Amino acid sequence: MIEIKDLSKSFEDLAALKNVNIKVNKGSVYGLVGSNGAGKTTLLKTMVGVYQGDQGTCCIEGQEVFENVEIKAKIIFIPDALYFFSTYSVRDMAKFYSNIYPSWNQQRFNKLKEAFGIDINKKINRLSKGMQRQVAFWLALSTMPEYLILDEPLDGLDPVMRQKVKNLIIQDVAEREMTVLISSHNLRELEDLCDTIGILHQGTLVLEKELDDLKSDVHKIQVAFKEDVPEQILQDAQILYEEIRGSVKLFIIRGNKEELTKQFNKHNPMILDILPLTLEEIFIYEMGGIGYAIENIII
Ligand SMILES: Nc1ncnc2c1ncn2[C@@H]1O[C@H](COP(=O)(O)OP(=O)(O)OP(=O)(O)O)[C@@H](O)[C@H]1O
Repeated sequence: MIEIKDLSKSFEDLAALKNVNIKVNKGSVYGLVGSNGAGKTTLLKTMVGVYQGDQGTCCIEGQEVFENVEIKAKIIFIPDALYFFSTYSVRDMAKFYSNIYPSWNQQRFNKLKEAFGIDINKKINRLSKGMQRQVAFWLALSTMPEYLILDEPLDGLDPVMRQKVKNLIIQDVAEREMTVLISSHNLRELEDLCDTIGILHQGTLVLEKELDDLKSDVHKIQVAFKEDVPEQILQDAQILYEEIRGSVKLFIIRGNKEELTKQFNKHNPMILDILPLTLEEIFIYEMGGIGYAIENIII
């Protein structure tokens, strides 16, 4: 389990993280979103022990990560800007990884060769950006990490490869309870992978929820009545957003679906559609509800 408690980190007079608390359970996939400069990379780098926090704790399996060789051997971090030794081929890099990660699995590496289809004798720095990212995943997954920490992981991969990599991650989570934390601007991508989502805003974690709770909690309702919408519904419901579209009213409402359906049906609507929201829509309305500017958070 990853457990971050009251973590703060500043760069000179800039507070990049302010009292952040996050818990990622074993075998779960946590998605971290936030606008540019929100502190995501700083959080990830502190989590994997590249940075030391100024205050608070950052523990994996109950032990501080910073300068902890034993814990670091269980973690793989794929940063947004990849780094490989300039003269190394894929084969050389695999040898390097096998020397530093006790859990390196050569059989897995050989098997994944089919998935990635890259010549292992090629110098990594001569490969395209997307191919280099494939190599990063290939090496990472061959170490059989217990904790996989990813910063903008799928950027630069083509759609087929994106899906392949997602499937490989899901497979490792399902088969051996790998714990994953992903920072991304792409909520559509996170929706397929994550069970919990956290939003970081100006160094503070402003929202954290399980995806299932988020999805079962908020609904898009299109409704039309002969006359105006009955006042009683408006008083009782927790409305995050409303809009008039001709004779149809659109509401984004928080609440239990069956309960809401019952409430609306009591007043004999001419039209009543209760539609699911995408994760992107949920966050727009949730964040709107608590007063944060959302425009930069989601692409
Ligand atoms: N090494 C550093 N030295 C000084 N300031 C830094 C350093 N790293 C990050 N910062 C500052 O800390 C803040 C958080 O940066 P960080 O890279 O963590 O944000 P982010 O959420 O990952 O942003 P993005 O989505 O743009 O990648 C920013 O204001 C950034 O300028």
